[in-house]
Amino acid sequence: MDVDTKFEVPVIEFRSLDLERGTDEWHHLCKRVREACETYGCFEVVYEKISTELRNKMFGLMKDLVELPLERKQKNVSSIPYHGYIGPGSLFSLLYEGFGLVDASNHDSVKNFTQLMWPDDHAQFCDTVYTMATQIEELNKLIWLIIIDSYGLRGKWELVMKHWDYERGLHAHTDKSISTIIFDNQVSGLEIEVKDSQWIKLSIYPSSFVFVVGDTLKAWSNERLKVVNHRVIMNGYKNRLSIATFTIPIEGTIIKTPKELIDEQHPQLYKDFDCNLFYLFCFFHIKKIH
Ligand SMILES: O=C(O)CCC(=O)C(=O)O
Ligand SMILES: [Fe+2]
Repeated sequence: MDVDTKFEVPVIEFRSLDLERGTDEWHHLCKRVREACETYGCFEVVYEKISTELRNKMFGLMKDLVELPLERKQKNVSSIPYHGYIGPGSLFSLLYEGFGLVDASNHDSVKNFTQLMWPDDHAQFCDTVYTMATQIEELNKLIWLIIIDSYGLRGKWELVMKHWDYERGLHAHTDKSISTIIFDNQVSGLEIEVKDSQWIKLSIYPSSFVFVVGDTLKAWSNERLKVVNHRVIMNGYKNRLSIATFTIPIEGTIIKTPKELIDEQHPQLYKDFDCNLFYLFCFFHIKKIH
């Protein structure tokens, strides 16, 4: 499979002067984000508001997490498949190791996770993960608002971010979430599929994040927004650390395509569906891939 290096994922800078809702700059930004999501299903966001210091601190602490004894890491369990600790070889690849942290923008939930991993406490881990999660949540909500405004759907869609995970080293897939924001420690590996079997590797700027449209958002938009197949391919000796924050709505949320997105050229493609039932179905039907 080739990697087409000429193809480039849109890079969109979120400058503070563009972020005032209703201005010409805002509308221009809405247009670019919508085009990127409709064409590629993802884009790179340059967003200086989340500082490089915070990112570096976060990846330093992730190393502490990865280096914990296995018995400790295995304490991170979840009743939902693949939402707790995933050891190397237990999922898709020998290189993959993942930690699920549900509800990371809730301080108590991060504290519980921290105490499980470091019974003697690790306040710096807890505070840094919580700060990062709340800032990512803000960025994610901003992107949703931009998408909503880009379709003229002002005030139509409120979703509460509930869930974030971080994982590493993966087979080709689309995300089930509404959307995902990914960032890494500058060791590249994330690839997206641009045409059948043509993959390109993303090199993300140090202050960028990749916003990826998930299956739920694609369904909500009546397939106006695209999802992109992506994977992680590792070569070389450096460890890649990445954080993927998945957003899913609160329990009981029904995904319903707004009537404004349905017309003769775009007949309704999805029945209304309960998001959590959809996720449960997907997670209980993941096949182990080697
Ligand atoms: O590690 C990455 O860069 C991508 C992670 C990812 O795609 C996922 O966890 O769904
Ligand atoms: Fe993914």
